[in-house]
Amino acid sequence: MIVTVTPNPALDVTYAVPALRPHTTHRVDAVHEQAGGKGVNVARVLHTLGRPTTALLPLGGPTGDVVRAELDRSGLPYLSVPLRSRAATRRTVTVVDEADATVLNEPGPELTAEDWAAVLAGAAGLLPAARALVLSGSLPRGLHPGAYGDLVRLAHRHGVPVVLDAGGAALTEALAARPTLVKPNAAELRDATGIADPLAAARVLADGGARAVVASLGPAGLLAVTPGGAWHAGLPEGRAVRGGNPTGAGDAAVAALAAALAGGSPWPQTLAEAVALSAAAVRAPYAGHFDRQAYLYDLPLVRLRPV
Ligand SMILES: O=P(O)(O)OC[C@@]1(O)O[C@H](CO)[C@@H](O)[C@@H]1O
Repeated sequence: MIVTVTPNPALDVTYAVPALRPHTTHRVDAVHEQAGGKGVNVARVLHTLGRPTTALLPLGGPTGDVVRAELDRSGLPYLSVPLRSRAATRRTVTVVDEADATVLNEPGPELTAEDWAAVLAGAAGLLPAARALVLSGSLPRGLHPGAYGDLVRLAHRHGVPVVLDAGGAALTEALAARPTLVKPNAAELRDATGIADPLAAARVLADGGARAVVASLGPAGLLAVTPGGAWHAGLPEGRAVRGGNPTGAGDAAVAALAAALAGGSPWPQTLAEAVALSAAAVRAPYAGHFDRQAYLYDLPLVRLRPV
């Protein structure tokens, strides 16, 4: 089983409009609501792939109830930790138009030390049956920036590899605990290191404590610095997806990386899976979903180049 932890989950709302124009009124063509937050999206992709998974997430208030109800309907295995304050789980809004997606993320409720202890206890209960642990998304207010480090150390005690997908202090503070793999995007990589060149920045994160760094570079693919070598992996120009809904593409890549860590796949195959799944997610209308046919079509097309 792969356990995902989403400390700051959300009710993900996706609006479709023909063209987003700031400072004007829009009539929304279609509204979609589902349980979200990065770790929930990762678990949803794994579940669709038929990989055993459990999403661990704190939930509170009326929005938390809506998230819980959607998870029940979708059949995604989860363990929710009720927030003692009953503060409401946040909403995250993605506006998709013909060109791209625009994301508005609420900060979410504050977690108390007791809430976080309950999340750690939930993780400790799941880890004995876990083959990988995924830690994804922003940390909620009230938590110390080293909170992910607590979970990394807990996973190490159970001999479980950890994938961390976060930015800012949540990423840099967790490095000391030596996560197995970190997956920053290009902006997070630059922010964490102050270095513009992604390869040089990834090497700095690896030197800083991450055993492997896989940076997602949008349509340009993935850049990996691992103990087994460093590669760029991407689709040929004709198959690289532009437009669509890129929200959740990184989560699909994390799902592939976690599945590979859990199964012990070699790096080249792992990176090909991550590129193809990530591109297939851009072709799906909502985060946490992917176009299965595109995934299977693209998988053998992924090009790997040592860097
Ligand atoms: O605020 P965070 O936790 O960094 O990101 C939250 C979020 O924008 O990321 C997902 C896409 O990756 C969305 O489903 C989700 O709501």
